[in-house]
Amino acid sequence: MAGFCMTEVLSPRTADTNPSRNQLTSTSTQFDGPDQHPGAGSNLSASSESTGLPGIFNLDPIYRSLDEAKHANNPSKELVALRSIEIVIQRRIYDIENALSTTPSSTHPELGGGQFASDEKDDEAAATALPETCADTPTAEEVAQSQDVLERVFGIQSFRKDQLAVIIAVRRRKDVLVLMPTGGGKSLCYQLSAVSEHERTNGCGLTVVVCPLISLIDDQVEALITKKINTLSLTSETLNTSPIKEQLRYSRPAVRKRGQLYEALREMYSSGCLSLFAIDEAHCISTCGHDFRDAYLELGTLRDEFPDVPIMALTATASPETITDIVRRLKLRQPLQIKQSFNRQNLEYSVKTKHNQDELIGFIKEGHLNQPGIVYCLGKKKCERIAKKLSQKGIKAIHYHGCLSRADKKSTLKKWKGGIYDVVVATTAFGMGIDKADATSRKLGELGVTGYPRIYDFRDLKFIRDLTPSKKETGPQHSIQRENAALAVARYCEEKVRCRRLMLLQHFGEEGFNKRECRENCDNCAQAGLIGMRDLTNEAKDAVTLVKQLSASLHRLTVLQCIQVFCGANTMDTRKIEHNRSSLFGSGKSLSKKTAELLFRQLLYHGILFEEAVQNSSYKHYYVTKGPNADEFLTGNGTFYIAQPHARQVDPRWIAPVRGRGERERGGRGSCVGVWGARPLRPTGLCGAAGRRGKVRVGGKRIAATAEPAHQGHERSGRGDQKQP
Ligand SMILES: Nc1ncnc2c1ncn2[C@@H]1O[C@H](COP(=O)(O)OP(=O)(O)OP(=O)(O)O)[C@@H](O)[C@H]1O
Repeated sequence: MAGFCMTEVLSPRTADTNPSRNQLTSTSTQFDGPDQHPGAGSNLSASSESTGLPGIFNLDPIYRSLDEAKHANNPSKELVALRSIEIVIQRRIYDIENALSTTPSSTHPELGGGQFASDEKDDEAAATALPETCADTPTAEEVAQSQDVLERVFGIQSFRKDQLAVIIAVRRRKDVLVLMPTGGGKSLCYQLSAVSEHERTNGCGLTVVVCPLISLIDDQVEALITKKINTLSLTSETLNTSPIKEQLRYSRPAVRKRGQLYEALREMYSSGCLSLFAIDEAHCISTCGHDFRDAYLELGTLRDEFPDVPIMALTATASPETITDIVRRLKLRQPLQIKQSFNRQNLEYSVKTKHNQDELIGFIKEGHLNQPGIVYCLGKKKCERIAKKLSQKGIKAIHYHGCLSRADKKSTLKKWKGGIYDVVVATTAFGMGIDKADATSRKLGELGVTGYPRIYDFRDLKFIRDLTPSKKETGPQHSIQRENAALAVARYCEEKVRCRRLMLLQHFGEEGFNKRECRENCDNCAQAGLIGMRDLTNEAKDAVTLVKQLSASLHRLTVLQCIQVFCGANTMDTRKIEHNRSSLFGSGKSLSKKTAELLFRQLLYHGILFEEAVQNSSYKHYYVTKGPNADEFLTGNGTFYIAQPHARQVDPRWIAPVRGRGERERGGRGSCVGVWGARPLRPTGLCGAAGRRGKVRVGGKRIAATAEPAHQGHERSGRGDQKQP
């Protein structure tokens, strides 16, 4: 396999003319001599034979070219030479690593991905979906031409990481899957490819870009027109415009007159003028419950209709499963995968529990007044309500959601970008591809909002669960997926111990992150000394037994009703159905209501309890039953801890002792549940009882610590990253 990946540019120091340093082992060279220096159209391609037996790769001619460029004071030529050296070295490193590897791997170390899992139903598609993780080494001519377009058309001096690799792959008509963070420069990859291909085909090549949002399309079209790039937003009205002269046409995935569009594209295809399909926000094809999913699913036909046209799929948020889905559904053929880290050093991750709306107002007024930000809400009405409330409190806020007219969306975006409004209160319809450098807040995948913290209320789980399912995902498999995804969000929000950065990276399949690198840039790492682990094993067992008993007696109870029985509440409900006669009635009364609720939620997250959805005529009700881990938990000798901020928050050296069973709790302040100071607190630092035993065990086996994300409801790992208070 050929190898090529762009990383950082080598420093000029590397360009030593000492021949002994210039010889890299390689299988062969096609660099033919001193006259063929980069920039003169020479072929720098290294051989793609992978014999594992190194030959000599002579870099002398490239270094000579570099020297010439330096003497001639020609920075462009110098850059081309440096890039060529970089590419050759990267390529060679990859070849050597591959040769040394005992098990053949198609995964480039930088790309971090693996073989795509095949789907039983679609083995054939999966087979064609095996990734090619490194493109062929580009020729100097390819590098120089791309560099020329970058400077001449886009006014940018140098490529960012991986951009050139993507562009070269498209030039060679390969499919590409680009995972780059928001603002990483994805759009430039297809925009520059579009211009290059248009020029190379003497003005006939067209790139079709699929974007989910009109506002995003308008934004990009406007920006491209100022760069004098001929661009059109493809609507039903513009479909008939012929002949097509643009370099780029933007389209939404759902085109009303799809037949007509395909007719126009087919004509171009037969005359060889269709250069590229770029599918932006490609994760929409996979994400459960996504508004655009159905429309994106239709894009699978592009490959059938236009088999020779390369497809570039781009996204900033995709877990390994989503990547598999994208490749399979778009029918990508051995795509070059570019996968950059999801770790955003410059972002802070935090989740705050929502108590009332005023907290949001306080948050903005205290630290973020007159700063641009986005507040995400789950519903359209809620956006309107909160924007109004913020405005009444003197914050320049405006709402944005899918029901606004195109003109309103455009004007809202413009006003926010122009600083007329500071805060946009929006559904997830807003934010994809928004290019605003100073924005305080950005949505991060499915799991959070940064800049502004994610503000969480457990009741939100109901909304997340109930998000309208896509027509194509109503089967039982999807409801399990949906439930798992909803619980993952809830678990993430309620987690008090694990590093949020680590959790997000793991969600996106990125292993090997050391949480020390978070540098306290998430609320959990920052508050590390303030959290105690509390042994609630006995209470947890009582709660699970209670649920088992109640569900066996054919009474369908919600979690809240169970908590009432557990806490011994004397309510109409408990009296009416005589739950107050249960032997476990009130077995959790030593706990405060908040702690009892937290306990039940954690039992749900760990698959020890389960909520079954029952659809009535208009509502979905959730009834609690025992979960898949319940029996093992009840019969085993494992312990169950929950993480709570301990009472002496002011002094992180103190750790609250774990309370014994039956000891009455004496209330709490804010999110600090329970005062644990009944016994003298000891300045034990990390040696508290919780510190010694701070793991959750089921059946004597260590499973995830409290609030640690479960794996399909069956967590069983003693991960090293677990916080030890
Ligand atoms: N090589 C580069 N050098 C300097 N600036 C660049 C480069 N590539 C892109 N940019 C700029 O970075 C900003 C973000 O780029 P772009 O919109 O392409 O990112 P993106 O990955 O598509 O973001 P999003 O995920 O939000 O759609 C833009 O202002 C763009 O002009």
